[in-house]
Amino acid sequence: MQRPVSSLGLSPSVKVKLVNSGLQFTADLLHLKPLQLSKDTGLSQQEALEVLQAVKTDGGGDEARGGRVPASLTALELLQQEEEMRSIVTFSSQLDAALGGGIPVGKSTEICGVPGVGKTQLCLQLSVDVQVPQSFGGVGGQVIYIDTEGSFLVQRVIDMATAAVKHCSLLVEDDEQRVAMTTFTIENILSNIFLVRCHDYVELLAELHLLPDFLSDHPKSRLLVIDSVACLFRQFDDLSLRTRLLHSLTQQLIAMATRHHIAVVITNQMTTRLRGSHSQLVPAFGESWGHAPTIRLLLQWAGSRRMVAIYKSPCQMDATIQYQITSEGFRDADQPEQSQSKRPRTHTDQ
Ligand SMILES: Nc1ncnc2c1ncn2[C@@H]1O[C@H](COP(=O)(O)OP(=O)(O)OP(=O)(O)O)[C@@H](O)[C@H]1O
Repeated sequence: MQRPVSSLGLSPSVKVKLVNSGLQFTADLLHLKPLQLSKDTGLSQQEALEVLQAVKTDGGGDEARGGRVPASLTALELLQQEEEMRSIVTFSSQLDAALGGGIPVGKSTEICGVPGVGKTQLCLQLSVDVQVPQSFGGVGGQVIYIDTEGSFLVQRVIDMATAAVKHCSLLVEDDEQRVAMTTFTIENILSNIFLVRCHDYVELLAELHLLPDFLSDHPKSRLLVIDSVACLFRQFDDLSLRTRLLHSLTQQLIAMATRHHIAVVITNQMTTRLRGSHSQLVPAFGESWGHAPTIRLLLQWAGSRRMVAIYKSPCQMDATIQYQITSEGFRDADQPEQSQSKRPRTHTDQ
């Protein structure tokens, strides 16, 4: 069992430094040497020694050696973990195909793009998509939605949920799906989205600090959205502090994605990079931040068409797909609205 470092008998300032460095659990500290811990966290060597001593006394070391926290995985456990880590199938078959099945659970995905291109729309859509019942090929999960810009629109979620419920109801073929539809309702979709409003990065870090406990209490959580990370970190004058905070944030998110089997989806803005006399629009926060997410999507305009470019993915690189935002949500560009289509695409059509 993992114990949060917050439960150790340490001073609050030491705990904050540990958490801000992405070290949230005693298991994260087990294999660290005092010097390394001091370097990674900014703690003095004496404080680092005290931390490691506290972990040992707490039983963390015994857990690792005694087998309560496995130091390694068997191949069978790995297979089981991979089976649990399914993808969130979206209502855009082309995006799913390009991503090898959808937005992966257990990994982080960054959605970049200029204002108004559709980043929030895609996040809202994913918040509905992740709830599609398993009998329809979905994940049937809950959502934690961190809204930093006040752009979460409940009416828009209702529109998307209405379309999703209608879509699934037209596909019902057996009793399992019939039963699933009794709980796949607009009301339940809304009550499965836990919305948090964060106004600055301190609130965000505090929220992320509390999140592991929330995720343990809500084991059906499969999606964490942060829309957007850009506005919280843009105003920093101290770029080195910003880099450190962003580094710590990415470490926490990656750890959370794998430990709690959730898809982490973050939105980011674009910024102008000057190269000689040329300027180029690139995702904000530089290249080291860009290495962190497993998948990086760039939503962009090509004239009046909306395109999503896959910047980074384990499956396919440099793919570009055209999409549209309709009254029903985020869709393939050539997909007719439900009211006009004869047979909706099933969530198992891959
Ligand atoms: N009901 C709807 N029907 C059709 N299109 C819609 C609907 N609601 C929103 N849109 C489209 O979505 C766009 C806004 O997208 P969104 O808010 O996701 O942008 P964003 O990339 O998150 O922008 P920002 O960075 O400013 O937050 C609108 O310009 C509009 O074109």
